[in-house]
Amino acid sequence: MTETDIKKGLAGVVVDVTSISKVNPETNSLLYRGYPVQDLAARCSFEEVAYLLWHGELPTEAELAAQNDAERAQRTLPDGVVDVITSLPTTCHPMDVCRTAVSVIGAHDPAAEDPSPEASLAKSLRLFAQLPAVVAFDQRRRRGQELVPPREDLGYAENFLYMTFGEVPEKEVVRAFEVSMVLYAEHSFNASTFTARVITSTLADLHSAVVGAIGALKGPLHGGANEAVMATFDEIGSADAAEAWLEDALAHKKKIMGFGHRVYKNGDSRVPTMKSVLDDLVAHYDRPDLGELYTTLEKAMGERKNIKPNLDYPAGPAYHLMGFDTPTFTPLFVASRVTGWTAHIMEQAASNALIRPLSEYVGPDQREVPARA
Ligand SMILES: CC(=O)SCCNC(=O)CCNC(=O)[C@H](O)C(C)(C)COP(=O)(O)OP(=O)(O)OC[C@H]1O[C@@H](n2cnc3c(N)ncnc32)[C@H](O)[C@@H]1OP(=O)(O)O
Ligand SMILES: O=C([O-])CC(=O)C(=O)O
Repeated sequence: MTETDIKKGLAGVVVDVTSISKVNPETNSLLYRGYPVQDLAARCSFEEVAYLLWHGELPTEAELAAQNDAERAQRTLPDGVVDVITSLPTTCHPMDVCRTAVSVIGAHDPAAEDPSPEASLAKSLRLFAQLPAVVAFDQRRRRGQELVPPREDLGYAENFLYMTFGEVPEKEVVRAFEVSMVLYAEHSFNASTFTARVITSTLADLHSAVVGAIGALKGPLHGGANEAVMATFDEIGSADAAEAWLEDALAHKKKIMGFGHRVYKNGDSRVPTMKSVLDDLVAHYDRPDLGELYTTLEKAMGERKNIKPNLDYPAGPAYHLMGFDTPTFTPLFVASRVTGWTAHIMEQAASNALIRPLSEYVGPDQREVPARA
């Protein structure tokens, strides 16, 4: 093996099989368990998609009702989790709160150390049920607002928005949010999912794997890009400043957040669906200025670098229009992706091999430790 044989960043390396999702850059498609993601986004609730990712099939009415009952009954955060979140400084990033909250939820979980498939599924559902309360409560406390307890009469998306804003917004907004949750749910061996699988491969517990995945998602080259897109929009200000801003950023060798992808080189399969949701929100909130800035930067980036947007590009401004604070955007990604992560954790556990690659040593040759005085 020489250094030239090494695939830096594991680019192009196939490390295992999965039956959870298929990312196909040639056909620009993404399938969850065989179903095109844009069809799932159009026809299914996020709860149905979660069931599909975990079980491999869409639920029957009775199966969905049973999952919904269990999810709705577990939405309230244990007091110990609320206390820990409350004790964290509001200067820390909301992703730190998410990471810490999952760790504390794990510490409170009676089945934390039970690796059986039944217990893993139950823990996955509990995290799915409780992460919205974590994300919503954290945004509220930073605004000096009280915690809003969950409502069992509302679906996942409605309840998430209700706990965040204290009221259920209009149907279009709920639907836009739900579509974003479906699109963010799963994407094969991305960095955070791979992290979760590495941790699971040591036979560590499910919560440890999710905590690690949250850490990997935080970075701006991965999930952190959705909030970085909004920071970029704020910095640019308006469409007429976009081209000059881009020239300057590229001249300074900056990465433009929300553009490019390790696997898709010809456009992200999820972008058309999320862009259409963003268009609806732009119309709903009467913010054509944001739509123009989006289009102008996308066009300029295409002309200058021929690099296309990824899902984070439309998702960032969409979450902004819905009323979320920018640092809350990546935690929203966590609340969705926990479904894909836990599906992968269960798949890895069911067919495990310790993940431990090799490295080519390029340090000093063997040498003697000098005598110490
Ligand atoms: C949901 C998600 O996680 S999607 C990804 C979200 N991340 C982002 O949006 C961050 C911005 N994008 C990027 O940094 C990259 O496109 C990545 C990390 C996503 C993919 O990176 P890689 O597959 O390693 O591509 P790589 O970095 O090799 O890029 C190839 C070339 O395109 C350039 N390029 C890629 N993306 C960008 C970008 N966003 N801005 C400017 N240039 C870019 C690189 O500089 C490189 O140019 P070079 O050959 O002249 O050095
Ligand atoms: O697949 C990737 O590398 C990143 C991504 O789009 C995702 O995780 O949704």
